[in-house]
Amino acid sequence: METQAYNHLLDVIQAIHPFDDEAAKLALKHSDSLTKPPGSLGKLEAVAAQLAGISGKLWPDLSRKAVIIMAGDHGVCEEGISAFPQAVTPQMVVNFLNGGAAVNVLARQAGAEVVCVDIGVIGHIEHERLVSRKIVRGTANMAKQAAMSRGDALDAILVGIEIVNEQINRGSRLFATGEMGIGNTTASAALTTVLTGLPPEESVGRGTGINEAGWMKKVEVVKRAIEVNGLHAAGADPIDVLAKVGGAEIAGLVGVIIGAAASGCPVVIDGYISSAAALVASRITEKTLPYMIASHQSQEQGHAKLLDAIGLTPMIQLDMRLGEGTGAVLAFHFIDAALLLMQEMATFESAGVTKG
Ligand SMILES: Cc1cc2ncn([C@H]3O[C@H](COP(=O)(O)O)[C@@H](O)[C@H]3O)c2cc1C
Ligand SMILES: O=C(O)c1cccnc1
Repeated sequence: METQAYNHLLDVIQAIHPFDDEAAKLALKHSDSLTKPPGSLGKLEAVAAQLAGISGKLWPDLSRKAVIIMAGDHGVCEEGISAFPQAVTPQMVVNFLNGGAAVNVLARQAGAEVVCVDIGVIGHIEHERLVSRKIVRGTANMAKQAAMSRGDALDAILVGIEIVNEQINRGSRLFATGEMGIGNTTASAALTTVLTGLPPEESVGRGTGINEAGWMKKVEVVKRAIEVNGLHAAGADPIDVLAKVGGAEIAGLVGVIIGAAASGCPVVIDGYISSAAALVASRITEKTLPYMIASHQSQEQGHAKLLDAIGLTPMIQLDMRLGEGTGAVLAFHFIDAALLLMQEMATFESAGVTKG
């Protein structure tokens, strides 16, 4: 079964097209012909070129968008590493489904679909809009044992691929990663430390708002999880690391990223947890990297260095530290703006403006 799942993943990876450098160059050339000093639209020009390189078109139609929120619980919560109780995970899932969370407000404003997936919540959630693809009933406590089996991690990745494909079949072409899972900044810090070598003192942040003593305990828990799971060796297998110190929702997002790339769709990465998923995806295959757009730099300690290690530059900085996909959905506006500028601006020639 595990081999079958892995082979399926390899097939999906095989389908990822390389970035179209020619199309990106053409987009930059077009951008330089528009009535502005070259490069003056900064990251908007860079993202427009990236979107051209992804799609092979000067300005792809990305009007249909979706944020995919993966939800899962974390056994490591029993170590007391979050400011909030684990029960908040299913409660927030219901809030997403009823349209009351921050990400719902922002998605409505951005004209994006919200897809909420139970991929690893402990309890049963009954709701007509919930996408139920439970792989685990919460992870095990990574400070004592592996959070998941390798098979579960692979299955969760495949769920992410399936979900993104379903949304592509319904017409979405631009994706945002979102997540909900009390305790998941601890898992994200552990993934960051193991896969980038950043010390826990730098990868562990305050998450939902723990105090200094809570932070020190969280650092110790991450160190213990790495020790218990024997994850010191450099060049570790990213799927193995994901299984041992990750989470089902993080694995699901790894699948969303790989699946979007395989279908030629850009995927906007949210905050610290989503970036940990992006790190794992990029370590599974570098081919995913050109499809990723980093939305914002979270306040979570370690996020800037994590993005840097992946090789991503965030578009915006709003001092947010929420997750859910909120920063990524906000970045949709800037992506829309970049595409509109490419399409609607006059050229020096058409407007009769003298070039420098
Ligand atoms: C009400 C509420 C809504 C949230 N929405 C996202 N998160 C965020 O906080 C959690 C990670 O922080 P930690 O690792 O400290 O538990 C994740 O669920 C993340 O999405 C929330 C947290 C809370 C409390
Ligand atoms: O950056 C994030 O995504 C984040 C930070 C703190 C808490 N929850 C999410």
